[in-house]
Amino acid sequence: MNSVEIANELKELLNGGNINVQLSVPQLAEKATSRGEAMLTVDGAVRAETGKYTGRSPKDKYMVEEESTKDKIDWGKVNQPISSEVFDNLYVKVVKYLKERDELFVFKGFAGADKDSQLSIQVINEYAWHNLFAHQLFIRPTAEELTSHVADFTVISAPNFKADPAIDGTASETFIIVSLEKKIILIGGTEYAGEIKKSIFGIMNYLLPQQGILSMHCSANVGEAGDVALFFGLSGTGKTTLSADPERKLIGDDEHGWSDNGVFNIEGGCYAKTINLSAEKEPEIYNAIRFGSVLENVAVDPETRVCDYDDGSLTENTRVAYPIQFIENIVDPSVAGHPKTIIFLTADAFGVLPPISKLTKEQAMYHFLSGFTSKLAGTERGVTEPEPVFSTCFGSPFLPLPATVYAEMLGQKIDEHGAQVYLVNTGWTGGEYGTGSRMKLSYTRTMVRAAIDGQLADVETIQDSVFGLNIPTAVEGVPTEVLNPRDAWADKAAYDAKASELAGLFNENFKKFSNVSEAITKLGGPLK
Ligand SMILES: Nc1ncnc2c1ncn2[C@@H]1O[C@H](COP(=O)(O)OP(=O)(O)O)[C@@H](O)[C@H]1O
Ligand SMILES: C=C(OP(=O)(O)O)C(=O)O
Ligand SMILES: [Mn+2]
Repeated sequence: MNSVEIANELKELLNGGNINVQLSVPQLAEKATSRGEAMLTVDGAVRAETGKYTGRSPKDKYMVEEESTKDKIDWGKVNQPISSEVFDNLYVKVVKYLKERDELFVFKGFAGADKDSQLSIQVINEYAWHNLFAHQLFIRPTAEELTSHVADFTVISAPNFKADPAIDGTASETFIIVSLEKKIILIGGTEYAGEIKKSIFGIMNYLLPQQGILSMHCSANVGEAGDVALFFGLSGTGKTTLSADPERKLIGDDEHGWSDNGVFNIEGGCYAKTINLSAEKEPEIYNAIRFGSVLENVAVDPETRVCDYDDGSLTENTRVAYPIQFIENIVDPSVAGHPKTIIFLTADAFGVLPPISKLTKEQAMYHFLSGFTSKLAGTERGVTEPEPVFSTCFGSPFLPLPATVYAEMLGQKIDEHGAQVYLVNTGWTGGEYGTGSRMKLSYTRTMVRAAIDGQLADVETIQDSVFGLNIPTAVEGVPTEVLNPRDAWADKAAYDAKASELAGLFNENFKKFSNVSEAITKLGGPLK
């Protein structure tokens, strides 16, 4: 099928009698509950379960191999190629399937808060609750913007349509297929709402760098003085949690662009984890759970409709989605200046990386390319306990272009704006996962605030002997034995063995970056 035929099919679908366009939040909440997709909780949130798929399914994600884009894509395990024929065939089937539904839901809006690079999008959903999710997570148009809205990219989500791998050419019943040329993202077989938002992120990660704008998997906030901080990190490392800070205005919790104007949020909402959520530890997020919020796989009492955030029986990856305006202290619209502080978050389940260290320029580039963390249970299918992972730019599942494209842009921007980079381990301390414990959130918050406030600018540091990281010898409010990970372990020999094991993994992983400068390779990584 050519683009015109694809567009005509889409037009026909959107002109169908079963289409609900731009329903309001109460209308969508009503639809979601009356259609039996979800229930209302005592706090007024819409709460849904997603069945078998409670996290992203990276193995079922594909990019269509197309003439106009194929030379730019970094093909491999993340960007798995699939043919136009497979896409066209599934597209026709999904559209037919959707035409046959009683009702469909369409959200029109935007990705990217900076008007200069904003993308017009629409999301077509089989489920009302998914449409509510899209409404809250993307940027909502004003009434005026809506009248002239023409979508550039379209997400089509048909969770109950299942592919037949033998006939349809997919690996399983589930598929997330991106056609950059036809500007369509086709999602089937999964109800996990996160696929919807991350698929648009993938598009922005393709489009923005080609306009000279760095796209980033990070959260961002800004202080009274206009000092912007970025928090890069893979899932579960603390982007959402640490960026919600009553003393700083939130710019966004997950996806940003950095242009010559400064940083901007790509989204219009947040998608926070709710496992073990408490009002004491994370009041901003806790208070964002209210009418209009969407809860995913959170345990709830069927009668009282009280939620139990400590219950991970459906998944560890329980979530709440809400518009950013549900957070008390925000910048609206979500745009700000250039970052002064950049924090790389890692959740090290080996328990050997320091809770905070100051990175040199070479170390910053090395760690950005390495993108080390431990994948925590839940966000991706099949991960049940922490496993070490190297994910370039702290976001490789979402990056269509080669990692070096993003890394070089970040390097230039750090130089240009003189940003200081820190590595913060929000993972384990005093031992590895199983024997040690997770770093106390209150300590991490104190260390992060110290970094952002400039308290660590001239602080005395000592260099750790394995990774060469410069660790502050004192941070006010944090016990000194916590700062140096070796001190936090009772068994020093065990620490040394674990640290050198992790250093080995870093070295092994970095071999693939044969084309980065010698300075980064030599000065950025472990000392041996
Ligand atoms: N020291 C810590 N720093 C940050 N988060 C922590 C810490 N200890 C526990 N957590 C928990 O880890 C999770 C971090 O998740 P989140 O902020 O949603 O990550 P991301 O947005 O990067 O995916 C939250 O559930 C938070 O409560
Ligand atoms: C929603 C996700 O991102 P994060 O965990 O970074 O919030 C995800 O990876 O599915
Ligand atoms: Mn998050």
